[in-house]
Amino acid sequence: MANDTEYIRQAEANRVEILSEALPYIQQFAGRTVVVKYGGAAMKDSTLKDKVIRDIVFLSCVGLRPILVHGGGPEINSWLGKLGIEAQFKNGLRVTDAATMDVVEMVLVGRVNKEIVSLINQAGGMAVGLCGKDGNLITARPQGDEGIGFVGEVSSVNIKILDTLSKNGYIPVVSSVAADDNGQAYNINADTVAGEIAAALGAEKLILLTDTRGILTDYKDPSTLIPKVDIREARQLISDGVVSGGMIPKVTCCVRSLAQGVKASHIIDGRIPHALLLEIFTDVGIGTMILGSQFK
Ligand SMILES: Nc1ncnc2c1ncn2[C@@H]1O[C@H](COP(=O)(O)OP(=O)(O)O)[C@@H](O)[C@H]1O
Ligand SMILES: CC(=O)N[C@@H](CCC(=O)OP(=O)(O)O)C(=O)O
Repeated sequence: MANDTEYIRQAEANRVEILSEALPYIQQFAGRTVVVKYGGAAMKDSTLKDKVIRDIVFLSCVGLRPILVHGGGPEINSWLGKLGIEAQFKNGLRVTDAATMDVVEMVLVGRVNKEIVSLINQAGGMAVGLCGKDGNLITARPQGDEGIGFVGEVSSVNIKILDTLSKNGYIPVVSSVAADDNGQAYNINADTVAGEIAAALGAEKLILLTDTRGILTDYKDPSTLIPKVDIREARQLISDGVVSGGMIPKVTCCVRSLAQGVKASHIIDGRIPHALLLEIFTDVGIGTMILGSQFK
C-alpha cells in the first residue's frame, strides 16, 4: 500500500515536473513563429497523426504561431500506382511530367491538405489550407535539372497571407504546389517550401517531422543518431554521401534557412508520440539539431 502511494505520488510529481518545465519555454516562444514540416512518411499511422494535430493546436493555444507545411509523397505514389503511372525520383526529388503534376496537385491540395485542415479544426484549432498559389504565397521557377520536368524551386515568398492568418489565431496549412508567373504549376519538395517560408518569416524554429530519429551516420542503424551539427558539418554530410535520398532536401533546407536567419532547425522523429511538444517545451532535445556555425 505504502509502495502504491509512493508510486502514485511519484507519477504525479513527474507529470507536474513536465508541465512546469514547459513554462519558461512557453514564455520564451510566445508570439514566435514555428514552421513545422509534416512529412508523408510520418503521416502513415493515424493515432500518431492525431497526436501531431493536437500538438499543433496546443502550440497555437499557448500563444505560438505555428505554420504547418505538409508533404504526402507516399500518398502521391499510391495514387500514381492506381493510375498506372510509374513514380521516379532523382536525388530525392520526384520526376514530374505533366500527368504526374496533375496527380501531385490533386493529391496534395485536394486530399492531404484538406484532411489536415479538417483534423486541426476538429481538434479545436482554426486551420486554413493554402498552396503556393493562394494569396501569391509562393512564386515558383523551374528547378531545371535535365529530365526532371515540372519540379520547381521557390522564386519568392510573399508572407502577407501567412502573417495575416497567424496574427489572427489561424493556423496556415500549406501544400507545396506553386505556379510561375505564367500560371504553370510546379511540384516543389515540401521540405524546401518549409525552409523558404521559415526564412522569409524569420521563424524561431524550423522543425521537420519525419520517419527516422534524425540524421544517422548509418541510416539503417538508429543508434548512429547525430544529435547536433553545424552548417559546415551538415554540408559535409551531404557531399560525403552520408545523407542521401529524401534526407538531402531536408538537410539542404535546414542549412539554407539558418543562413537566412532562422534561429534553429531540427529533424525529428514523427513516430515518437508528441515529438513536437518534447522538442519545443522540454529540456530533452530529440532528433538532430542543425545550428548556425556561430552557435556550436
Ligand atoms: N543519413 C541519413 N539519416 C537518416 N535518414 C536518411 C539518411 N540518408 C537517407 N535517409 C533517408 O531519408 C528518409 C527520409 O526522407 P523522406 O522519406 O523523403 O521523408 P518525408 O516523407 O518525411 O519527407 C529516411 O526514411 C531515410 O531512408
Ligand atoms: C519535387 C518533389 O519531390 N515533391 C514532393 C512533394 C511532396 C513531398 O515533399 O512529400 P514528403 O515530404 O512526404 O516527401 C513529391 O512529389 O513527393
